[in-house]
Amino acid sequence: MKIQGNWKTERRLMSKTFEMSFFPYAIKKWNELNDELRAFGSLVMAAIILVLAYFLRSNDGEDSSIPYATYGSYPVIGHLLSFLRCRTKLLLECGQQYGQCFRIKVLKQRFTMILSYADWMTIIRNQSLKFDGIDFGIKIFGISPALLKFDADGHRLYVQHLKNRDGLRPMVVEFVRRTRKLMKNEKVALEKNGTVLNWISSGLLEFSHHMLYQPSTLALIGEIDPSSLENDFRVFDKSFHYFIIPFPRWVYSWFLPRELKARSRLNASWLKNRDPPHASEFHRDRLAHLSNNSHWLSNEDYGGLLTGFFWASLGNTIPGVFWSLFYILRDAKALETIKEEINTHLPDVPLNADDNDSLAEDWTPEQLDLCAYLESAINETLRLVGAPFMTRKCFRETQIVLQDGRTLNIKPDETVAWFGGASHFDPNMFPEPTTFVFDRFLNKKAETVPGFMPFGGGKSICPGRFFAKYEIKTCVAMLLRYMEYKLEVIETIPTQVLPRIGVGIAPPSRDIPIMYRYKI
Ligand code: HEM
Repeated sequence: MKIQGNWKTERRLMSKTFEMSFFPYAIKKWNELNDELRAFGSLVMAAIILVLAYFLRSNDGEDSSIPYATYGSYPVIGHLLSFLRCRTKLLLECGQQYGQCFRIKVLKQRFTMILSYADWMTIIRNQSLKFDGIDFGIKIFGISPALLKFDADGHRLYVQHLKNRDGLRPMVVEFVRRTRKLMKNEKVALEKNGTVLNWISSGLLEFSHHMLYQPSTLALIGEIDPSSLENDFRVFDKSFHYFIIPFPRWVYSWFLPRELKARSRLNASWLKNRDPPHASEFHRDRLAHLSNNSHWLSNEDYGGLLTGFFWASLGNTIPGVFWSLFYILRDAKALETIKEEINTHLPDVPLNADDNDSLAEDWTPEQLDLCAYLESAINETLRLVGAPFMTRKCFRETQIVLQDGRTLNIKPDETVAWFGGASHFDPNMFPEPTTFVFDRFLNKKAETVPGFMPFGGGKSICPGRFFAKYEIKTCVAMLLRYMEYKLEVIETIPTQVLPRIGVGIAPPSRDIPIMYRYKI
């Protein structure tokens, strides 16, 4: 007995030692592999999971008046692969097979999908279904559930500064000033070294990043050093879409260690400079609000909240600038009309070295508002590329009568979701839905156009939507006003980064070469 006991203990110890040394070793080795080997390894693992999964059948769809979509679904992982591969294709194909309401599953997370805009309006008006943003916050930015309490006050500040015209005005003016300053400095430097007439080669997406990243960050957050965060922003942003998938934690540590480190560095950076000079009033109030709550708010939550806002302010707007430029520049009629409008309404303040930047309030929100064709073209672009996947969580048993007469029974904790792409491409709402019609939204209040929801809707609608549109307008107008450019003839529209569709505006899967130089 004694001997056997010792042997058992020894075996337990050996196995424990093996676990303790093997797993950290394996993870370390995994992280040292290059991207190709890691991709191959991931594929092998995915294949093993699928083979295992084949033997485990799921019972989805039983006892439900709303069908479970078997299209694109695999046992155990549900629609994970199809969801990552191309959300638009999956949801629109399911819509054709199962109607405007069906169920899908991504790993353990179940969604009751609503494709009808009218049904979604009923959902977002129902008090039993609420936006559960904190779920995303925990996963994506590493914040804790305690922040639920904080959220309500945060919304008050959104309304005061980002939705209210008087609150918004100084931020827009500052953004225009910062953008102009960036361009002026660049032009002056080129003049100094005698290369101002040379063409600068870039990609249109890279150019959009360049025009927006620094001016937007400085205008909103104040004088931090945006370039010190730029690489981490890019790394985190590139894989952002994986963070909204309900993967278990270890998946992120194994497969996205670089992104996790970038996120940690971003989170930590806000703690070093808690009161940046020249921050927008919105950001100052937000920081004050955070400090007032510092007795219970951890450093991780503080950092996570600020990274969340930082990403939200740039992650969709940079692709928004790209796609707006892309669609406007390749449409001769749109381009001509918008150029004329810009020349009429936006004063031509030259980019000269001797300008006094602090006096410049050259393009005001009121002047930008007069550019109605540009506004319409941007809305039309957002219709084509903005397809948010919005969710509401059910808090008490609810019944919804759908437009097609079916009754949807929703249980507590169930998640109902809507996909913007479904109505943005509905020909009954937007005739010729795949065509860029630059004046489609002319003199229409975008917020009231049925089915148009690139910024989400209801209480959780994007609070930065007005600022974002002023930013996009400014970038397009600055290029047309102050630069010459050469763009290759773009016959085919680049696809969007497919797994990113649904997060807001997915960037293109490849950049488009552009050459530009400053007008003299
Ligand atoms: C074209 C650019 C943008 C697009 C397409 C966009 C889209 C969205 C969407 C779809 C949501 C989620 C809405 C929902 O689930 O109902 C959202 C949330 C949010 N956006 Fe934007 N956004 C953009 C620009 C901005 C900018 C410039 C800012 C900041 C100035 C911003 C700040 C936020 C914040 C803070 C949230 C979270 C709101 C909450 O806590 O409920 N966004 N955005």
